[in-house]
Parts: sequence; structure tokens; C-alpha cells
Amino acid sequence: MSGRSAHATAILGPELAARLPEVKVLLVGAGGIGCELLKNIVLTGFGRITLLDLDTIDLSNLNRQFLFRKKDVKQSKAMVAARTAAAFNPNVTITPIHGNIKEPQFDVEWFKSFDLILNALDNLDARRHVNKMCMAAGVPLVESGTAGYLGQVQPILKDRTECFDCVPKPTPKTFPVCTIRSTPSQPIHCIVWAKSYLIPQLFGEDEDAGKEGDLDEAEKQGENAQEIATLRKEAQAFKSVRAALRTPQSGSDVDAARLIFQKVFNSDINNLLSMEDMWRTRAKPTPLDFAAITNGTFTLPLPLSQTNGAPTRPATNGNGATASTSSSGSSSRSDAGLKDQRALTLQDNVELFVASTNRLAARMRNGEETISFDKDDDDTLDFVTAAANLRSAAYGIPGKSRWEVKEMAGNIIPAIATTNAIIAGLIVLQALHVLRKAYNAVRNVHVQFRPNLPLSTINLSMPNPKCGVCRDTYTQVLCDPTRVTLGEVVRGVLGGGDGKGLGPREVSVYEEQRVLSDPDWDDNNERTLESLNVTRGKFLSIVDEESEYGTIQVAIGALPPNHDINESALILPDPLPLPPKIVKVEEPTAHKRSAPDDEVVEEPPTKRVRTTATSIPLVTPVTPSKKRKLDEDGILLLETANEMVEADADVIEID
Ligand SMILES: Nc1ncnc2c1ncn2[C@@H]1O[C@H](COP(=O)(O)OP(=O)(O)OP(=O)(O)O)[C@@H](O)[C@H]1O
Ligand SMILES: [Zn+2]
Repeated sequence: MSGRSAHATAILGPELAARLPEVKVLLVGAGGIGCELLKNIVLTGFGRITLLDLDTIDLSNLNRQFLFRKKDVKQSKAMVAARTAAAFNPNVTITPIHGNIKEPQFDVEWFKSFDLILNALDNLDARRHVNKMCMAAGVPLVESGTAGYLGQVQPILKDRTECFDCVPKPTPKTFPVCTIRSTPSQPIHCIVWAKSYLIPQLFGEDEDAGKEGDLDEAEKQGENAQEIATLRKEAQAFKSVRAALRTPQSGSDVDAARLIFQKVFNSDINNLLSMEDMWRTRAKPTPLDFAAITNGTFTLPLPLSQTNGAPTRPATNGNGATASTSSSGSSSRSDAGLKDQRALTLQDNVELFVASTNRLAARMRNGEETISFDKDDDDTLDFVTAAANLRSAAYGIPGKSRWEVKEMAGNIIPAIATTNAIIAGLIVLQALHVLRKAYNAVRNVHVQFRPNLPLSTINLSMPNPKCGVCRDTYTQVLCDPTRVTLGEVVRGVLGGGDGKGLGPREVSVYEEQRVLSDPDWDDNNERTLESLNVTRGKFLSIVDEESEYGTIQVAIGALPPNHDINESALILPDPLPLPPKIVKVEEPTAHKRSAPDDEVVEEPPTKRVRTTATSIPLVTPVTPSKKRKLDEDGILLLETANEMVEADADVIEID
């Protein structure tokens, strides 16, 4: 045997090796795992690869995403990775797509065009989406993820294994709103405040979007009324500050920044201090004085070594370990270590606050309508670092370096190239088992931080019978959503019964968490799918009201390009779906769904809420839009103290 594929043929066997060039594989994500994996599959001999990623290359990717070079920064990850890896093997065709996997054109039909899907993603939302599409399309998926030294590979085969949603995922870390807004006690509280409260207030969409709703709710929940009133006043005062940021500067550049500083680090804190009750059991914060800090005369009541702003405080590195620092006099900065890892003095933080505020204000004046936090956007990261550290100083909380703030605010664990490489190798091994249909060999594999047992494998579990994703019955209609109505689709899919579909039954219909109809409410039945925003790539869930049959998930696809306009605008599946009868079982203990969060329903536009807990996974809580936005960032502001979560658990979300 000779030639490029000799080794692969020897290892894989001639049959599989001969198939690989024809296998159509979709790789979703060209980041840390994606780059390693693309290299692996190209070299293994996969011949028809579609690579999809929505992002462009960032400088911070270059340490591990080795298909990229500095000259590629800001270019599409998918395009550059495809170009680089294509050169590794002349027999490969890589089709790059610069796009979001959730876009409507990537519908079930499109997923069906692949033999295998490989996920190399970094967020739950996209993973859950691909999982559902694979369940609908019946295509095997190999799911993966890493977090620092830890990693996991999970092959997902419809009806044979658990799907990604069979086991509830931990919900992101949450904090009570009052801890964030008035009584922070840890650096993370100040970071969350800067990132999820101050930035939206100053640079977000609408001055009071959501905030008042948060406070109304907090009041209803019996929070301290005086505190709420103070927080309300605080929110009102933001209006003038927002205006200052958006109007062309007349006076000194420092003006707008100083105005914000004065408000948030002085007046607001003074207001809170006026509420004596609040400070009976906790240390009072200290209002900061802009002028005194800049001219070096400001002092904090707490020992400086314990707080940020300490002139000779040891610098901490990214792992929280202390690094050696210069101790040359009280006003010298610690220039030891990288710029990002330097401990910042109070003066440094004020300077950084002014500079970053001005940069952000300039962006707003140059036409950026809103700015939100992005860990890779230096201006917002500088702003959050400075604002969080200043707030920490006021509250006697230790400060954090820019590097640490980036980690904490971005909910990130530093990626380790080696873990990604190990995981990418394991993905290929599992993918080959799947292609061989060697289902007995397929395993969940974990990479763990245990030197004597770095890898462990787990036999695959059967699907969770209660899973609201993989236990549903999937079908597809092809239609023109501008011409077909909800009623037509639902009636069509249910069919006439007698072996031709389930037949007319009492059903409720949903799109994600939105109720579109139920047995007592058919207002939407004559509306077109488009008017209900149910378009290509989305699913209609038809839920049997009697809970006798499983849920039908109807994927909405486009009519074929050659479809005659005079023909029906709806092509129904043939045969019609026949969901299985639900076998009523006692609540299993091993596979509990993650109530109560999963059971929360979003209020539909019609003010109807679904009354029964069904098999659809419901993860979006009832929230005003602002809170929703924060949720997406991985952080929830809770309204009541009894929703309190353990205060000192870490906030890192492993996804
Ligand atoms: N919905 C999506 N559609 C397409 N690609 C996605 C989607 N969500 C995430 N991705 C991609 O998945 C990849 C995940 O890679 P990785 O975890 O290494 O993240 P990264 O953004 O490159 O690195 P870091 O987050 O550490 O800066 C990223 O390239 C990201 O753009
Ligand atoms: Zn499942």
C-alpha cells in the first residue's frame, strides 16, 4: 500500500476508507475545536465537508486556532479555515459558509443533505438548535465541548441515544437584583453591574427599557420600598447622562465621563447611604470623589491592601495567583507582567474610566446607535473593568485586573489548545464508529483533570422518555408561508385518521413558547403562517390536548424551486405522521426534567398561557425584554431574595 491514504486505509479498513471521500459532513463552528477537527477530518480522508461559522477571526483566537494567521484577523473564520485546510489534501472539497446555523435557509431539508453533523460550538443555544435539527432530519450528530482541562464528546443518534436535551443543562448563574444594584459584596457583583446594568443604561437602546419593570416586580415581591424608590430616582437621573453622551462635546472631553462618575460613584451611593436600615448589618460604601482621586488626595476607609486602589497592592495574574510586583513608592504602577494583568490603582481606574467613556461616547456620536458588552471589544472591556473596579473600591471589595474582568464578564474559562486537540481526535473516532454503524463501540467520552485517568468513557444511555425534543414525532411540510394558513397546515398534518394521520383531535399549537391556538381559541387558524411569523426553518408543535399521543413537530420547509404557482401552496408529508401513544409511567427518578425553570412559559401576544406542562422544553422565563437580554448574556437579575442563589459559587458557565 502506498500513497496518501495508505495509513488511513490500513487503520479504517478498505470499506470505510473508500467511503470517506463521499461522506457528506457538516462541521458547525470553526473555533478552537473546529480548527483542530477540520484538520483531522481532512487528513483522515473525509472528502465533502461543509464548514459553517458566523464569526470573524479575532486576534485572541490565534493562540489556538492554528488555521488562522495574523493577516487573517477580521476575515471570516469559515472561509479562512476552509482555504488553509483545503491545502492539506488535494482530494477534499470544503464548502465554507459564513453564517449563523440558525438562519432559516439551513432548514431540515438542508440538514438531511448530510450524512453526519459535527458540532464544535461554544454556546447552548446553537447546540440545542443543531440537536433539534438533527432529530428532525434523522442525521447523526457528534456533539462536543471543552472548558479548560475538561472536555466531552457525545455521539447523538436518534432513538438510540440520549439527545443533547435529554438531560437538563445547568441554568446560568444568577444574582438578586438588589445585590447587583445596591449591596454588592464580591467583585463579580460589580462586574455584572457594570456589564449588565451600567452599559445598557448608558449605551443601550432605551433609557428605561425594562428597568422600571424590574423594580415594579421587586416591589411586588416585598423588597424594601424605600430602596426601590431610591433606585427609581437613580434610573431617572440617567436620562441627563445619556443625553450628555450623545450630544457633541462642547467643553472638555472629561465632562461626560465626570458627569457619569459623579452620578454613579458619588450621588447614587450617597442616596443609598441615606437609608440607614440598609447598613445596620453591612459595611457602608464610600462615595468616591473624582477630583480627590485624580489629584492623589483621596483615601478609602478600609486598609488599602485589601481593596483595589492600593498603590502597592500585589498584582494578581489571570489565575488569581499573586505575581511579584514592583514596590517602588506609593504612586508607582506595577508594570511587572502584561498590561492586562496589572493591578490597577484608583487613579488608573479613573483614567481608564474617562478614556473608555470618551471612546464609547465618540462611537455613539459617530452613528453607533447602541453598544453592548463584548469581551473582545476593547472599549467596552476597558469600561467594564474601570467601572467595576471603581464600584468595588466604593464598597471595599478587591479590584480585578483587566484580564480577570474579561474572564469573569465573558463567563469564560481560558481555552486550552491541547484539550481541544484531544477532543477533536476523539470526535473523529466516534464519528468513524457512527459511520461504520458500530453502535456497540460508540461512547460518550470525557477528558478530565485526573492525571492517572485522563480519559473516561461512558456507555450511551437510551433517550429520556420524557425528553421534549427527541421523543417528539418529526415531520415536514413544504409550503409558501404567505399563502397557507395555520389551520390548513394543522388540519392537513392531522389528516383524516384511520391510518392516515391522527385524524381531527383537540390540539394546541405552538411555535417555540408561543401559543398559536388551542381547543378554545382558534383566532389564528385563518391567518397565514407568515403573518404569525412561522416561516422556513421554524417548527409548529402540535400537542394533543388529551395527552394520549406524543407531540408532532412540523418543520416548515420551502416549496421546491420548480413548484407550479397554480398548484397548492402546501405539500403535506406522505405518509402523514402518526405519533406513538403515550404510555403513562410513574415519574422516573433518574431522568427528571429541570423544573421549575423548564416549566415557565412565556406569555403569548394574546395573553393566553398554556395551561398544561407539555413535552416541549420551555426554558425561556417570563421576562420583560430587558431581562430577557440579560438572560441571553448568561446572567439573570432576580427580583426576590428568596430566589437568592449561593452567593459565592463561581459564575463560570461551562457550555
Ligand atoms: N449560531 C452559530 N452559528 C455558527 N457558528 C457559531 C454559532 N455560535 C457559535 N459559533 C461559532 O462556534 C465557534 C466556537 O469556537 P470557540 O469556542 O473556540 O469560540 P471562539 O469565539 O473562537 O473563542 P473565544 O470564545 O474563546 O474567544 C466560534 O467560532 C463561533 O463563531
Ligand atoms: Zn432527548
